[in-house]
Amino acid sequence: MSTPEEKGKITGWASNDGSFKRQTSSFRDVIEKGGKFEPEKGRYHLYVSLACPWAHRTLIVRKLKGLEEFFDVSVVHPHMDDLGWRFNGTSNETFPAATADKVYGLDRIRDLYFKADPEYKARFTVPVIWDKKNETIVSNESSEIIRFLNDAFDGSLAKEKADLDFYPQDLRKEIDDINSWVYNQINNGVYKAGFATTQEAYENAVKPLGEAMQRVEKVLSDGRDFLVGGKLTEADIRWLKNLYWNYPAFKETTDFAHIKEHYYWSHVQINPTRIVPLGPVPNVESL
Ligand SMILES: N[C@@H](CCC(=O)N[C@@H](CS)C(=O)NCC(=O)O)C(=O)O
Repeated sequence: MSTPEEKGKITGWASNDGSFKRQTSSFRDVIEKGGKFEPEKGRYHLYVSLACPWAHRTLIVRKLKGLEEFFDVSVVHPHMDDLGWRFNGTSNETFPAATADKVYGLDRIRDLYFKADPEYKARFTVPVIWDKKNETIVSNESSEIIRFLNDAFDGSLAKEKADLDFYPQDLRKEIDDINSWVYNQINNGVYKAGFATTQEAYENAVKPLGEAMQRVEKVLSDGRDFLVGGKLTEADIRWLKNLYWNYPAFKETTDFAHIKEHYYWSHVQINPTRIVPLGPVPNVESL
């Protein structure tokens, strides 16, 4: 259960029964031809944390599709406090690979949300894809961002990149099925287990998490590299861990220093001393 001081605070993660509750994302537009947000080179900007697994998906798709030239990225500092994510340079603190806000030089992600909607009342999450033309947020929902990045810019891409389709028509049903249990039990499951504040809430999350890990293990046990269809799809991008070693788009967008620093420093309800462990060296063991 969250303590009275934590209630209503940005760092009070659990609800009264001790279970972690994820908010529904508020900005749900898409970049698409003929739509409100046209796919134009240089018009958009992506805000991420390198510690955030949801934001990580968007970086992977950006790299896989060769979209680096189409929109730039700002990376928040791994320390998150009562006012949420901040950028490098705020309070004179910097961290390798974090950046300033490259569009406006703002101090915090919350400033961006208020720029888009002065009445905004929900959480200030990353990823955010920002429209510099209308000065607003297109989307703050990673699963939808990776869906539209999959084809929005295809008209301007080299054939080799345009042909990459991570959500192909013939595999959609299978991908949707996998996404649904991977989301509930793994992607969000680790938060439900890790941020639980009662034994019961923790066990209710950690058991399905273990079951889902076994399920992934079983699917991959025939030696396949990818979850469905014999090729890389959105299901792998959302699950992602097994591809780390062999795919530059996964490996080069993974930053263990940010991941470790963020989770050990920012979540004082779990680690009140804020001690960030050294190592491991190497970062992760090879397969
Ligand atoms: N549904 C969102 C979730 C994003 C999310 O929860 N991001 C976390 C970091 S991993 C965040 O920014 N949390 C800040 C907060 O909740 O205050 C998505 O998938 O894009």
